[in-house]
Amino acid sequence: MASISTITTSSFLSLQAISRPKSPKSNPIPSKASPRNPNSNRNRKLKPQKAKFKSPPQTITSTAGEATSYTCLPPLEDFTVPSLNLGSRPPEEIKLSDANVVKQDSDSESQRFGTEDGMDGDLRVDYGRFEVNTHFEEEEEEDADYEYESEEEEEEEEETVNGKSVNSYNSDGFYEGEELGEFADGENVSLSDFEGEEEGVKEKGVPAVMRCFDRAKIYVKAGDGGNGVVAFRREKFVPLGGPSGGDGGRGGNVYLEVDGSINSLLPFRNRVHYRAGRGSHGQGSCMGGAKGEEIVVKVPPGTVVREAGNEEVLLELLSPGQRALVLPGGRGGRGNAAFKCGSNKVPRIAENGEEGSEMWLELELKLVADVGIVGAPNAGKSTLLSVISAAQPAIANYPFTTLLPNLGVVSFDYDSTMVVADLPGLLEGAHRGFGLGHEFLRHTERCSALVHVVDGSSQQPEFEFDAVRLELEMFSPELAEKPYVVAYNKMDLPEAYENWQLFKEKLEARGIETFCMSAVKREGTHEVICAAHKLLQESKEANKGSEGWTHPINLNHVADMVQRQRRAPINDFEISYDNASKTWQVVGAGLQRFVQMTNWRYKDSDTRFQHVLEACGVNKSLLKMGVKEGDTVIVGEMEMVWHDYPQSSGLSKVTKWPEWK
Ligand SMILES: Nc1nc2c(ncn2[C@@H]2O[C@H](COP(=O)(O)OP(=O)(O)OP(=O)(O)O)[C@@H](O)[C@H]2O)c(=O)[nH]1
Ligand SMILES: [Mg+2]
Repeated sequence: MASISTITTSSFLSLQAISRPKSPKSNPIPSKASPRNPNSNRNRKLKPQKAKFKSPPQTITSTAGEATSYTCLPPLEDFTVPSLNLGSRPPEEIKLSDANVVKQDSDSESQRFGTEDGMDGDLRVDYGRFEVNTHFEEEEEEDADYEYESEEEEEEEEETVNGKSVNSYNSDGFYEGEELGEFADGENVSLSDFEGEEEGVKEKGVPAVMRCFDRAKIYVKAGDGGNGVVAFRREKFVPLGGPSGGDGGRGGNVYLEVDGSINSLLPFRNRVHYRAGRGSHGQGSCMGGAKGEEIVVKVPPGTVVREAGNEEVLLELLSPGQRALVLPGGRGGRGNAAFKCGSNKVPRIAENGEEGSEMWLELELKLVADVGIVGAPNAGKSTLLSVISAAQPAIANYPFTTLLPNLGVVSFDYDSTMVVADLPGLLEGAHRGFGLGHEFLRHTERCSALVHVVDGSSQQPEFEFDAVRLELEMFSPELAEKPYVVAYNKMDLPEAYENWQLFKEKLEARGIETFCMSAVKREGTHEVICAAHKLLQESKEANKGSEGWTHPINLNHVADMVQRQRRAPINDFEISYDNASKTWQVVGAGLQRFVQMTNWRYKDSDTRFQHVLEACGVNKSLLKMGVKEGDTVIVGEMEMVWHDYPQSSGLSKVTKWPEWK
């Protein structure tokens, strides 16, 4: 027997045919055998959720003062908002109109508020579907003050909310399989429910069904390559036809594509796993396998993509039509025809198809809006959006009518448009989980300006204003620094009208410019939106110099990165030794891929494997580090035993193998 030092070329690893799970360390690219994601739980089932999402009930009060609840659109004549207590002014009734045009009579024009500079309140934009009719009913003045705030009405509203079953998902978007009792108990939607809670304690938070729409976690897997095959040409009059095993087909790629018609990540609750198809196996007569089916995951514009558990942003998908290759499909294994060479004319070897990479991706939706409307619940944010754009958000007199942000496009006469987002209301303590608004503040991060709507009819408008500003600051100081316009709303109500001067003076003393408006009457909204537009223009001007393509132009860079990791050089490996188990562990992405693609069923695979280990220096390194007869060596998934063989064993006979790729 030759000593270890003299047997370099003849020492080899004898295969034990024991397949081991891949060590997580040795697998920089997630692969099939990598440890299961701790968050996945096969026992959990995604249940169909159809018909469980109902839009919040529209509670509309008739002019007679009686509350009526509708779960669908009421008859046209019933579609009125409550009469408003106008003090000395007559109440107005707002009716649904077929026409998409604003009609304002001269009376309402004369009652315009807060137009010190004499600007015309009519924006001449598409104002949605409300038509203002003024009529005088002096005797109704007393009743006019928000009938829907009466106890009866509140009960009515609660009833319509109660009994609503909501699918529950954990923070990873998995279905919990139970119906939440939160709505039924009235614990999550009502402002008053948070009042009694202790400071600093996040009691129950927001139902997951509302919380997760703009965040999703999905699993994507590229298709595995098809296997190559060993075949030989058998044909009459063609003696020694030679190898004819075809290559396997490439696995399907995984793409992310921006679809302009999607506006939330809700679809990812129904489906979490996206797997591209695997390539077909090769066939005889040198026939290659078909490519695997590609998968295109559609995401809404403004989706930010990260790898799960990693803060680094992989992709920002903004405009519809953008398509990013995220995971390339695995390479098809080569058939034996590819291994034919002068020194091996009858190769009995074929490769397995390369496993497709897999990844857990975290998607986050950040709306692409120019201006964000923020404010306390029930301040009139949605009403403002409905007035300035053609959007038709739900409007009702209870907090958190808006559960998800709404977008509207405001188009000005001079062919200029801006996208405005109406966000759910913000409460004091929102950063501790109260209410909904905080969940959605990230959408304002992309806005260039904010419109802060203050409910003028609230008891302390200034306090409300400060509380919301504080929440903005708590969320992000950068957000709080964005230019904003303060819109003091509900000027048609006497209490708001009375408080306006004081509010204005206080804010102006702090150097904050304020506007007043009555969104419901479309008065003063023009000034507000013009001011916001001006801020937007200014911010665009300011950013002109620094403007650039902030997100990567090459949207396939994620796939390139995955490919780079996967195609790591085979001679790039590390060897570690565990004294207790006398085991050598050879770790390297390239080696691992090689082991995975080696098809051990074929005779020549073993020879080639030994050859590659020799060629890439694994054997040499092991010997250098003192491997001994009988030691266990683990390479990738394979567990082998080291044997010292005499030089004459014949293993060194060199067969030429095609280049590893
Ligand atoms: N009187 C009066 N009522 C208004 C005005 N603007 C809005 N409202 C009413 O205030 C209530 C709340 O309006 P929304 O637009 O739903 O308020 P919001 O800020 O979007 O509320 P959330 O989405 O729940 O945060 C509705 O009943 C509106 O009709 C206004 O200018 N005057
Ligand atoms: Mg709203």
